Formats: sequence, structure tokens, C-alpha cells
Amino acid sequence: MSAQREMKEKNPWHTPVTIIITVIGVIAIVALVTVAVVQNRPLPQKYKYGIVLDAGSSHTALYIYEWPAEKDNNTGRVEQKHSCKVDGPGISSYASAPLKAGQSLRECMQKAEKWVPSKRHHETPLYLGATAGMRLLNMVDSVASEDVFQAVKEALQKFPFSYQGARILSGQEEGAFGWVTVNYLDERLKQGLETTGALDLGGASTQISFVSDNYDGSESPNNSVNFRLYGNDYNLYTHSFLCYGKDQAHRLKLAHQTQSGPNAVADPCSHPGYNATKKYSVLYDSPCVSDRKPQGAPATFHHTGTGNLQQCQEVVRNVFNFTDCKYSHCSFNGVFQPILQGGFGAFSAYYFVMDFLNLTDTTVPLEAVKEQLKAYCATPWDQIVQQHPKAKLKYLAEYCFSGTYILSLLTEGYNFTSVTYSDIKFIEKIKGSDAGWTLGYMLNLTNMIPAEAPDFPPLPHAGYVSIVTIIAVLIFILFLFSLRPLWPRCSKQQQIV
Ligand SMILES: Nc1nc2c(ncn2[C@@H]2O[C@H](COP(=O)(O)OP(=O)(O)OP(=O)(O)O)[C@@H](O)[C@H]2O)c(=O)[nH]1
Ligand SMILES: [Ca+2]
Repeated sequence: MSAQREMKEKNPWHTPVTIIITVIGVIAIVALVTVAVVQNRPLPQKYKYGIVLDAGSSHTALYIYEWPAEKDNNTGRVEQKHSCKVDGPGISSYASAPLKAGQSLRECMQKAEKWVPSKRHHETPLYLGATAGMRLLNMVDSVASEDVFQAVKEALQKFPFSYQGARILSGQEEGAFGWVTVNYLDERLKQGLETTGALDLGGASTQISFVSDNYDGSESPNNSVNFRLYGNDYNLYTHSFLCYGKDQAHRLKLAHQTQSGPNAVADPCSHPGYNATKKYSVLYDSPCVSDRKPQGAPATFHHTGTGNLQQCQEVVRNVFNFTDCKYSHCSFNGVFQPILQGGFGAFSAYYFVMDFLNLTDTTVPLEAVKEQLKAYCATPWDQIVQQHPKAKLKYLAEYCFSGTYILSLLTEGYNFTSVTYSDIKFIEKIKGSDAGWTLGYMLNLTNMIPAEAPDFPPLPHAGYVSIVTIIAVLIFILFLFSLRPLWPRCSKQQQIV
């Protein structure tokens, strides 16, 4: 009994000082690790929102974007939360009844009120950008264009969001912001990767934007846009062709066809058996074609289909001018274009049309694509209608033309070859967000893409906590080793002695 007590007395682990030191050591380690974990624990996520209305020539669409509140000025990923297609035509079609342009937006705006949490309404910026439809209206009737904007402004200001204005985007802005959107969503800008070009085909205009090593902006400064994003400089080539969206190009083609015989058009770009009576006043109601109206034209003309791809290609070629080029390289209509470089994302009508025609796979050789389109164009109209009972007749009647126009624009217009055709990807969305100019426009106006790369903490949170824990445990073990002379084995040795 007394030996036991003696041993206990000699065992330094049982001295009050070592017990206190050990307990304090353990508490210190636990406290240190707890602080490290708790301090950096992700806070409950709060979001911010932005709304952009894309007032296109054919229709208006509303997009709601969402991003984590604490990351809006550096690396936070902005995502599309919701989109709403406005019923009816684009706002430029309401030139004779501007109030209706404002009213048309109401339904989508009411939905936006529900999608954005009410406590965020007042701080949510709301933008409206109009593109080629309003550009054309502004050219022919600037008063009507102003009236439409006034009506739209009044309608939008009735909603509780932070209204930031409605304006016409320049073609350059439209092209450049489409490029920003595509590369932001692909995370190419943040990572400084080679960028993807952007091809947008609207109803009234079409844009091409890409970065080329051969282009420094000096040859045609109007086509140059400079960006500094995440610490990288980009010299972007961009061009917007007004009147070369698919609806206006269709008019250009028909206008050309009606020159030779104003009463009837036998159209190789329409299916055999297609037959419609069309009004000249409607066809020529656009500044893209108004100067070509044949003298003494009748009120209507017969539009029939013959469904012949090769002849359709010839007719489509007539809408481009390939003869004049005062630069080292041109696309068409005397417009400078540097040598194509890198991959391209083709969206909007490029996607709608190629998706409908089952031609989005660009690894299929161009010749095979043309064969497929040839067979489609030659299919009788009644068969086409039967096969697609749910499709809009207006769209259905034009897919043969649209497919032919797209191939012609890409290969003859922009100079893609049967080899570089596979550099194009027909896309609708990237990671859930629509490809288009709206996201890039909002990112720019809210300064959400920094010019310089943001600074990150040298270690991620998990790495930091692990290192703190390991170091604390090592210090504690070292401390225990420092008490080695007092360890029990020593006291046993003493006993033996
Ligand atoms: N097939 C098909 N065509 C569509 C669809 N949505 C729009 N289009 C057509 O595709 C063309 C381009 O549409 P958008 O990209 O919305 O054009 P937009 O923005 O109104 O016109 P821009 O102001 O020139 O950009 C137009 O001719 C539309 O009528 C669709 O869902 N399917
Ligand atoms: Ca558009």
C-alpha cells in the first residue's frame, strides 16, 4: 500500500502542475481549431439580382440573373435564374401604337416581381437594351422610336426595381457583349484561357466577334473593342451586319427575286407545293429593302416553292456583295475581317435553325450537311407540315432558306472552310444560362468583371484549418516530449535503483 502511494507520489503525471499544463494545452488546441473552423465557416448564402430585357427585332425576352451577394465584385459566378419570353412581336413593331409596347412587357415583369425576393426589389437593377429592330425604326422614324422608348420607360418604372434606362445598343456593343457572355460562362476570362468567338444570328442583324493574333485594331479601328478583364488585355474584332439577320436577309432575297418578275416568285428555297400570296407593302416595309421596290409593282405576288438547294444557294449568294474590298481581308459588303481563329459559339437563330434541322453536330463533314439540307429542301410542303404539326408555320416555311442562309453566311460570308467548320459549336445555353449579349451587358454595367485579377488567400479554407490543426498537435507533442525527463519510465528506473 505504502509502495503504491510512493509510486504515485513519484509519478510526475500525477503532479498538479503537469495535469494543469496538459489540460490547458488540450483546451488551447481545441480553442484554436474551433476558432479556425468557425471564423471561416461559410455564412448563410445571400443573393443579389439583376434584370435585363432583350428588346430584339422579332421579340422581347426578360432575363433574371442571380449571384452570391458577398462576391459580386470579383469572382462570384453570375447565373441565369429565370427567363420570360414576352408575348407578341418586338417593341419596334409597335411604332404606330407605342403604349402597347409598354403593355406587352407587363406579364413578364409581374413574373420577375415574384422571382426576385421582395426585400431585394429596390436594389435590383433593371435594364432594357434594344437591338436591330429599333435601330431600323430609329433610322426611318426617330420620333416613333422615341415614343416607343417613352412608353416602355413608363411601363418599366411602375415596377419596384431600380430602373437603369432603356436604350439602343450599337452593333459593336451587341457583338462584344455576346462575346463577353460566352467567355464568362465558360470561365475562359477568369482563367486567362484562349477565348471563343461569338456568332449571333438575330432577326434583323447578325454579329461576329473574335480575338485574332493577326488583328491589332489598326486596319479597321471601327471593328476593334479593347477590354482588360481579370488582368488580361483583349483586342476584340467585332462586326454587326444590319439587315443580315435571318428575317431581313429573307426580305433581301425575296426583294432580289421580285426584281425579275414582280407577279410571281418560284422560290428554290421553299418546299415544292408551297404556295402563298404575299403583299408588296409588307415585303418592302423595311429600310433594308425599301429602295428596291420595283416601279409599278402590283399589290401582291405569288410565292411558290421549287425546293432546290443548289439554286437556293445561288439566290442566297445574291444578298452578299463579294466584289469590293479595300482591306487585306474582307468578309462581305467590303467589311474588313481578320483571319478566323479558334473555336466559335453560334447561338440565337443559328441554334434554333440547325437544331430543328438536326444539323448541330459540326463533326459531320460540310458536304454531308449540305446533302441532308438538300433532301430537306426537296421534301414536299404538305409532308413537312404533316411531320411537324406543332411547329409555327412561319418558321416551318423558312427552315430551308434559313439553313441555306446560315451555311452561306458562315462559309462564303465569314470564310469558314470545310476544315474550320468543325470549330463552330451551335449552342443555346452554357451551364444553364442563355448565350446572348444580355449577361455581358449587365456584367459590364454593374462592373462585375474586374480589370485586374482578384487576390485570393494563399490557402483555401480547408487547407488552412488542416495546417493549423497539424501544427497545434505537433506543438503539443513537442511539449510532451519536453517533459520527457519527468515521464513514468524515469520514476520506475529510480524505483529499481
Ligand atoms: N425556329 C425558331 N425560330 C425562332 C425561335 N425564336 C426566335 N426565332 C426566330 O429566330 C430569329 C432570331 O431570333 P432572335 O435571336 O430572338 O432575334 P432578335 O433578337 O429578335 O433580333 P435582333 O434584334 O436582330 O437580334 C428570328 O427570325 C425569330 O423569329 C424559335 O424558338 N424557333
Ligand atoms: Ca438578338
